[in-house]
Amino acid sequence: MAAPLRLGSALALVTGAGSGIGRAVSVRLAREGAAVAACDLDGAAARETVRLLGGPGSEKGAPRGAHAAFQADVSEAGAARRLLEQVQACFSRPPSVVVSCAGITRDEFLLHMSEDDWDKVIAVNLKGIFLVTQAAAQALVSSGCHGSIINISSIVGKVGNLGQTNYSASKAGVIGLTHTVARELGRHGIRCNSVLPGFIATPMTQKVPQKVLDKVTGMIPMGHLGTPEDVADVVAFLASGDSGYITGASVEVTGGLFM
Ligand SMILES: CCCCCCCCCCCCC[C@@H](O)CC(=O)SCCNC(=O)CCNC(=O)[C@H](O)C(C)(C)COP(=O)(O)OP(=O)(O)OC[C@H]1O[C@@H](n2cnc3c(N)ncnc32)[C@H](O)[C@@H]1OP(=O)(O)O
Ligand SMILES: NC(=O)c1ccc[n+]([C@@H]2O[C@H](COP(=O)([O-])OP(=O)(O)OC[C@H]3O[C@@H](n4cnc5c(N)ncnc54)[C@H](O)[C@@H]3O)[C@@H](O)[C@H]2O)c1
Repeated sequence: MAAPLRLGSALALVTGAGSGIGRAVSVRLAREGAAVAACDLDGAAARETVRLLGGPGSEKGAPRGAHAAFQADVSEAGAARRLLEQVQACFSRPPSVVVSCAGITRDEFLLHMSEDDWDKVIAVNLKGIFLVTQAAAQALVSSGCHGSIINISSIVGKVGNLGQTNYSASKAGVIGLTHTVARELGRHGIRCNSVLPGFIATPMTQKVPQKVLDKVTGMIPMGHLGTPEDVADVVAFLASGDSGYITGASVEVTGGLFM
């Protein structure tokens, strides 16, 4: 059954749009009528996502309502600022939906984790969301526009995980950031929520040792990994007016893992 066009007037900025959950989110929001600004560190992957949406992949000059691809490293302050400038120049308005999916892992046990493994994961997964959220919020507040910000955390931000001191800390930080943004921006009509996926079948989880995947899958009450579309369904709800009185929430999409 076709998804309802709940986002017909929305412009959605999706980071990490070149793969996995970000690509599925881009497809789903477009299917519900949104114009999508698909951003990724990998510009070619972002353009491939836009191609899948059926719109021109140019980074400039996309006509209003079409989709467009943007290349940016969200962990770099100037790049995040320029990203929002480029999106507004391309679409003549700030994005009313902002979905931060960009993320990385550098897994290692605490006793052996390098400072660089820590720094890089915190920079992308936490500072990147701070930078994009701040730039988007500044644009929305200065233009008096309402909005919905959705940050992709992880269930391990709630419960931790072996080998992920850096990653679980970054994802716990995303939850705290989301709570504060929700408190500060509610009066501006801007909502901010977190989504906490469990194990989702994407390139990120393909790097997990099979013995670990087998171990964890056996712990999932629904008995299988989730799909990127399972996450995109929840993101579309949080992006739409159907969640109009929800802000500061953390929505778990885990098949019941660690409920
Ligand atoms: C009792 C079971 C507890 C299960 C809790 C796990 C919950 C995980 C939920 C995650 C869902 C969300 C994830 C999402 O946000 C997306 C991602 O982050 S995907 C990446 C997730 N990463 C991991 O889970 C880490 C996986 N582990 C590794 O990559 C490696 O083990 C590494 C940390 C790099 C260390 O490698 P090394 O070669 O040094 O050691 P081994 O791989 O041989 O591991 C040694 C033993 O530890 C066991 N192990 C390792 N990681 C985990 C883990 N996450 N959960 C449970 N057990 C783990 C591994 O099986 C070995 O056990 P054994 O000696 O019995 O073979
Ligand atoms: N797959 C899972 O099981 C799972 C579970 C919980 C949370 N998450 C989170 O969901 C989000 C998406 O993960 P995924 O599984 O789709 O992974 P993925 O690796 O398939 O996609 C991540 C995307 O982010 C992009 N990216 C990485 N660093 C970037 C940067 N600095 N700037 C811009 N883009 C950057 C990558 O190029 C890639 O396209 C991540 O934040 C991840 O932590 C994933």
